[in-house]
Amino acid sequence: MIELRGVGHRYDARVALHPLTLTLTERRIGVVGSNGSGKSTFARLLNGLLLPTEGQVLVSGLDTRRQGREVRRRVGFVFQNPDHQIVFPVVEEDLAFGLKNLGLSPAETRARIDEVLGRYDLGAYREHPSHLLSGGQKQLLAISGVLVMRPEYVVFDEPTTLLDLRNRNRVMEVIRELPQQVIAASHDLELLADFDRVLVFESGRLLADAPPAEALARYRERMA
Ligand SMILES: Nc1ncnc2c1ncn2[C@@H]1O[C@H](COP(=O)(O)OP(=O)(O)OP(=O)(O)O)[C@@H](O)[C@H]1O
Repeated sequence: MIELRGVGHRYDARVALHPLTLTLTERRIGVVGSNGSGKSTFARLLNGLLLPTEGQVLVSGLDTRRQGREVRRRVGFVFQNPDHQIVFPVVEEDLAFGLKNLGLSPAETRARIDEVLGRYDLGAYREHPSHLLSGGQKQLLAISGVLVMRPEYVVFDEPTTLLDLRNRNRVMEVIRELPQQVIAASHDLELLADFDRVLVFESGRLLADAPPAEALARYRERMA
């Protein structure tokens, strides 16, 4: 469970998120809103990438401000652009990088890497240069790099925006199948249509917090 207690965020004088209190328990939670409404700010607060300028974010009871490292271990974060996430020149090295800090045996490291490569059809690309993968494969590699860490929660910031239709459908399916609690900020309303709960932001305030049919209808109405 992720809890926000009076959480607000400002960048210098600009308020990006007005204080809000929320408890996130549903398995798949979508976050939608116009450009600049505060979605990315909200997403980044959930794993301590950003610290709130007001209030407290608690992840399984851990405070992102005081227990940042433990929080980041539990909350995986998938960026919109996989090029910002993939740091090593070879696929396997990229996946092994985060695992090094977990103190796993070489056999366990290998098993985890094999598992994600198999699951996302990247097995033939183990020794492939990461930057030569297609956009869709890069997104799957970025997601794999998060999942090998076995996080309890996965936060996505615009996971489908840069993808063609086939890859977008694939990523939608990947998200649908994840056993973890997922929080996804997106402009892709279809992605969020079968989520359990959708938060609609407008100018840094929560405009709606409801099941997708109701929340997305409210959003469409505001955007009309
Ligand atoms: N690093 C920053 N420094 C200053 N202002 C920022 C910074 N990041 C975001 N902002 C401002 O905070 C507000 C919320 O931005 P945020 O990126 O959270 O919105 P968003 O809903 O994710 O937008 P988009 O859909 O365009 O990605 C905007 O007014 C934005 O200009």
